[in-house]
Amino acid sequence: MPHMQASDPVPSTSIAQKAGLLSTVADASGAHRVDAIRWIRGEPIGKGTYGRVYLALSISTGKPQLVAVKQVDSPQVLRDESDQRQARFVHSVERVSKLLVDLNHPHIVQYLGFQECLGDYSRVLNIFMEYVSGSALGCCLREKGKFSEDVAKFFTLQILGGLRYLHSRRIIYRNLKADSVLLDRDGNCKLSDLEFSTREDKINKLPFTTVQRTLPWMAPEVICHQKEGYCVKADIWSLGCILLEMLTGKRPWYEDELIMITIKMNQNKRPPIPPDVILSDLAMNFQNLCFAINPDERESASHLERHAYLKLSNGWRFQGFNG
Ligand SMILES: Nc1ncnc2c1ncn2[C@@H]1O[C@H](COP(=O)(O)OP(=O)(O)OP(=O)(O)O)[C@@H](O)[C@H]1O
Repeated sequence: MPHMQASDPVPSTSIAQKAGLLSTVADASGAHRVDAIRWIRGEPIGKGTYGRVYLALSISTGKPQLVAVKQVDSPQVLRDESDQRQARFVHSVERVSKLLVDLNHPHIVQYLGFQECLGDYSRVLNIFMEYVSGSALGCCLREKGKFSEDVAKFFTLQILGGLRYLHSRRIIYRNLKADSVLLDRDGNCKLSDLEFSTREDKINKLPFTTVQRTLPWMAPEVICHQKEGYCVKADIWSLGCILLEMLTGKRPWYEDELIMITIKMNQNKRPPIPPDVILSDLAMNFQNLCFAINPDERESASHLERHAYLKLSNGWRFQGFNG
């Protein structure tokens, strides 16, 4: 068992309640009551743009449960750009916290609750999630290079399952990139990092830091029309990018800096296929459906899931990245 220590600082119920950030539990009468989450912090397991992720033991219910906790500083005074960046993230979480805990799908990381805690000098937002015991798909690609075609198809099918679920609720993920897909040891994919997802009818501007991080995977309409004019089909472009990355071992727009990517997108170009990679006709057809410049001509997740290209070889089972 990894090292654990009591969680600090103290949960600030009033703040969290005000922000709607405590987990709500339905009691026998069906009424929703607010519950403080009791937990013990373990070792760090990752670091993102906005916070650190720790392994933790949730002791709120009878049986202790291993969970992941993303801890994000929530600045009270906006002194510099970094404070503003953090504040925008916390605001975004407040906007979608209810939507995230309501999601329930095998290929989406389960959000378990939110808690804002008051320390002596700071406030910290804790985001409790299902723990996924593996690493990010982006990490595996950087370590191992490209995947075998069956592995790429297997992961694509799972990501599409998660997207179909989100899209059926008119939720746009917006932040889909290889680093946002977590893999467990059996090759199960879970979409994580959903704090910037949004309902189609409530699109707001994405923070610059997130756009910078995700830009190579982003659909042209998201970059060109920051506030409106895009829909769930934006995620299908990102999925096409991840598939291309798995088949080639190179990130989308692998030759270009961010500014050049933006210019090329404005010229209606799509991520190039490296010259040493030859894709089958079926693979090309699948890519064309993901990279249609007009989102109305881009295929939906449910149609793509049934595309002939994604049919796995007979009897194939996941046995590692090159199997
Ligand atoms: N639920 C989880 N279970 C296990 N590990 C996780 C979980 N969530 C995140 N991690 C680990 O923590 C790392 C950081 O996650 P985080 O969501 O903060 O940032 P990110 O996805 O790398 O990108 P960004 O910088 O865009 O936020 C991940 O790469 C992953 O290794």
